[in-house]
Amino acid sequence: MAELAFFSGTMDCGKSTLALQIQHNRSARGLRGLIFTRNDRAGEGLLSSRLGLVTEATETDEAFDFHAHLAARVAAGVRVDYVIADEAQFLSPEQVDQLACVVDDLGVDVYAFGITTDFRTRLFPGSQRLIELADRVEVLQVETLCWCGARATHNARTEGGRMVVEGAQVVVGDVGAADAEVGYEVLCRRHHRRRRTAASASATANATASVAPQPAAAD
Ligand SMILES: Nc1ncnc2c1ncn2[C@@H]1O[C@H](COP(=O)(O)OP(=O)(O)O)[C@@H](O)[C@H]1O
Ligand SMILES: Cc1cn([C@H]2C[C@H](O)[C@@H](COP(=O)(O)O)O2)c(=O)[nH]c1=O
Repeated sequence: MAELAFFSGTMDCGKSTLALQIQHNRSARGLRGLIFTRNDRAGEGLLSSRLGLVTEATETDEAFDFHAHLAARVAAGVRVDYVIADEAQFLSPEQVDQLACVVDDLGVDVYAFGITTDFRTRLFPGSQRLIELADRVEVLQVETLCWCGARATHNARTEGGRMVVEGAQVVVGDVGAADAEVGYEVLCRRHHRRRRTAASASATANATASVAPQPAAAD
């Protein structure tokens, strides 16, 4: 039976890599898939992984109808065994419902990949709908780590290096770009709540070290 699976995790946990691996393994066995994405950092119409792999994909927008698109393909005699939808957090709830119809009405497997929560720790509407509808929700096994060493569970946004908790929900960007106008950093919940990024923790540690009493000189 076809299924709707949602693979989720923080930014940088390997979701796009897994999407590319699923695509590779299935196509290697002669299965036919369609790949969709939205707002990939590498550019329009691309699905990219930080490991360096990239593939072409159909760029979707708010008006895109997954069910109509797939139904037209199938009616035209195109074989479609599976669908990959990356950056699925950017889909609307209606588009996630369309993906569920693709599974149930057309018998096509749908594998969706995305982050669950935004920089304010709020669910993206598309991710919320995927959690509500998916046959299975898989949290990726590769742990991303907070600067403190704990498992990272949340995504922080930085502007000019400082963590922010207000702004537009969607701003394309990357981790490891702390000095960028807009960057992201994965944190554990404790440090997300305290707004402690790696840079702010390091600044505090340096300031503390500079005022600490110096050890007495040895005789
Ligand atoms: N230079 C590297 N060497 C080994 N693994 C890397 C390297 N760069 C990135 N990765 C791996 O790639 C993961 C990010 O994969 P990616 O598919 O781009 O993530 P996501 O789509 O979840 O944001 C990292 O968590 C890390 O495991
Ligand atoms: C937390 C958060 C992220 N985004 C954007 C930033 C990236 O372009 C993508 C996530 O991509 P990844 O492959 O999972 O690293 O989402 C956003 O727009 N808003 C947010 O709050």
